Amino acid sequence: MTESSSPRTVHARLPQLSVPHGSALLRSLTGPLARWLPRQRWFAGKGRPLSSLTLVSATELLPCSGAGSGPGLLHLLVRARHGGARDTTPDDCYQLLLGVRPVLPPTLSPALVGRPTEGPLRGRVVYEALHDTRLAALMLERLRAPGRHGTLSFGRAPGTAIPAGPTARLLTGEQTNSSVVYGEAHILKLFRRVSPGVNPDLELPLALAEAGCARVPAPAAWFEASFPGAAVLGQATEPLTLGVLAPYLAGSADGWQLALASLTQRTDFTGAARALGRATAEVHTALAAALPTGTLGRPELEEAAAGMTERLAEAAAAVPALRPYQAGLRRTYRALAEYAERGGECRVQRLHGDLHLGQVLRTADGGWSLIDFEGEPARPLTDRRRPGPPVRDVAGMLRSFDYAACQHGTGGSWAESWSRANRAAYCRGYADASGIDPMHQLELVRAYETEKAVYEVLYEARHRPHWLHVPMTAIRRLAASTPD
Ligand SMILES: Nc1ncnc2c1ncn2[C@@H]1O[C@H](COP(=O)(O)OP(=O)(O)O)[C@@H](O)[C@H]1O
Ligand SMILES: O=P(O)(O)O[C@H]1O[C@H](CO)[C@@H](O[C@H]2O[C@H](CO)[C@@H](O)[C@H](O)[C@H]2O)[C@H](O)[C@H]1O
Repeated sequence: MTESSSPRTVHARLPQLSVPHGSALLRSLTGPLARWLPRQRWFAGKGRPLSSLTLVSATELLPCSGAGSGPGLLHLLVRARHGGARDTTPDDCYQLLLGVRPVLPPTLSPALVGRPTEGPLRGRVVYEALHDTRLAALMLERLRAPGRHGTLSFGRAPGTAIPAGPTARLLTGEQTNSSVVYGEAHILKLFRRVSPGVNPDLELPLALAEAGCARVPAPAAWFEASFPGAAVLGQATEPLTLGVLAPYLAGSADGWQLALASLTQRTDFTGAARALGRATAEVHTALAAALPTGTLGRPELEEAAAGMTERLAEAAAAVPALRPYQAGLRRTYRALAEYAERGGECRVQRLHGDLHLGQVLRTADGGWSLIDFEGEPARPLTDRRRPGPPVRDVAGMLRSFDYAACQHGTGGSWAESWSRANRAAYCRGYADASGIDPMHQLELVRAYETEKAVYEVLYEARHRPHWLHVPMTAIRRLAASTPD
C-alpha cells in the first residue's frame, strides 16, 4: 500500500450540460471567473498561470434570465487547467454557486464576482450566492426536499428534522471550503475543489453515525453531481459530493482557540488534552469496526518511507529553507524502514486524515467532537480515502500542540513545557481508550510527525508565509532527533 500521490490522467470528454447553450454561458463567465477565481482562498492553483476554464456542468436552480428584480441561482462545476503544454499537473474542478441579478444591492458588494460583457448574462451582475440570505435559504429548501435538479441530486438522512425558514449566516473565517449556518441548528459545507467519488467528509461521518459513534455530527442531508456514462477529470460515473448539512454544535469552541486561551492565561490544559486523546481513540475504534482495515508489513512500510522521502525532496525543491535539514529528516524516514526490517508492522484503517486543534470542538456539555473528515486538501481524493496508520492522526494533533505553543508567541520555556505536557497527556488519553500508547511507537510517531511538519512547511509557504517559522521550528527539532 502506498500513500504517494500520482497525477491523474485527464480526459477531455465532458458530460452533457444541463443548461442549454452551455458554451454561450461560459463565454459570458470566462472573463469574470478568470479574474476572480485565482483570488479565492480555496483556489488550489496559486502561483500557476490559469490557461483555460471549461464548464463541466451548469444547473439553473432559479432562472437567471428573468425580467424581474429577484435573484437567479446558477450552480456550476468548472474545470481549471494550468500552465502550458508541458504542465503535467492534473486539472482541478471547482464548485461555484452564483447569484445573478440586474443590480447588486450595496450589502452584497463584497460578494461581487463580475459583470459579464457578452453572452446570455451580459448586463447582469454575478456574485457569490451564499452571501445572499435568500439564495442560501433556497439551498436549505433543496436539501429539505430530496430529488434531482439536472445533474444535481439532493439526499437526506431518514428520520432527521431540518426546520424550515431559519436565518442563514455565512461563516467568514479562513476556510478551505465555504460554510453557512442556518438558525444555529445546522451547518452546510459547500466543497470548493471537488473530485469524482464520495468525499470522506460525508462517507466517514455517515459510517460513524450508523455505528452509533456520537463524537462526530451526523450528516442530515447532502447533495452531489452525477454524470452517468461520462468522464469528469478522467474518472467515469462516480458521483461527486458537493455539500453536506450537519447539526451545528452551538455554543462550542474550537480546540485551537481554547489552546491559545490556555497559553495566554497560563492555565492547565492537560485534562482537556487527555480527554481529546480519548475522543480520538474512540473515533478510531469506531472507524476500524465500520470500515476496511489492514496491516502494513515490511514492503509497504519501506514503500511508505520511500514516499515520505520523495515528498520531502519535492517540498525542499519548492521551499529552500528546508534544504539544510533534509539529511536529518531523511534519518527519521530511514528509522521507519529499519523498524520494518526488524519485523515491525503497522495497522491501517480509515482516518480523519488532517487532525489538528482547529478540527475539534469542545461542546457545551464539555465533551470533544471531531469535524472535517476531508483529509489533507492537497492530496488526491483516492489517497485520502485509503486506509492509513492511526498514528498519522495522532502525529497531526501532536504537531498542533507544538503549533499553538510556537505561534502564540509567549515563547520561552513555559510554552515549550505547555506543549510537552499536552502532547504527553493526549497520548495518555489515547492509550486509556485504545490500549495503544503512541509513545511506545516512536519510529512511527517520529516519521509521521516529520511527514506532517514537511506538509505544513509547504502549506505555510503557499498560504501563510508569515507562519513558515512555526513548522520550521519543528523541522529543526525533528532533524536533530534521530541519531545515525
Ligand atoms: N458541526 C459544527 N458545529 C459548529 N461549528 C462547526 C461545525 N462544523 C464546522 N464548524 C465551524 O466551521 C469551521 C469550518 O469548518 P470545517 O469543516 O473545518 O471547514 P473547512 O474544510 O472549510 O476548513 C470550523 O472551524 C468550525 O468553527
Ligand atoms: O483546516 P483545513 O482542512 O483547512 O487544514 C489546512 O489548514 C490548516 C490551517 O488552517 C493547517 O493546519 C496548520 O495550522 C493550524 C493552526 O492554524 C494548526 O493547528 C495545525 O496543526 C497546522 O497543521 C492544515 O495543516 C491544513 O491542511
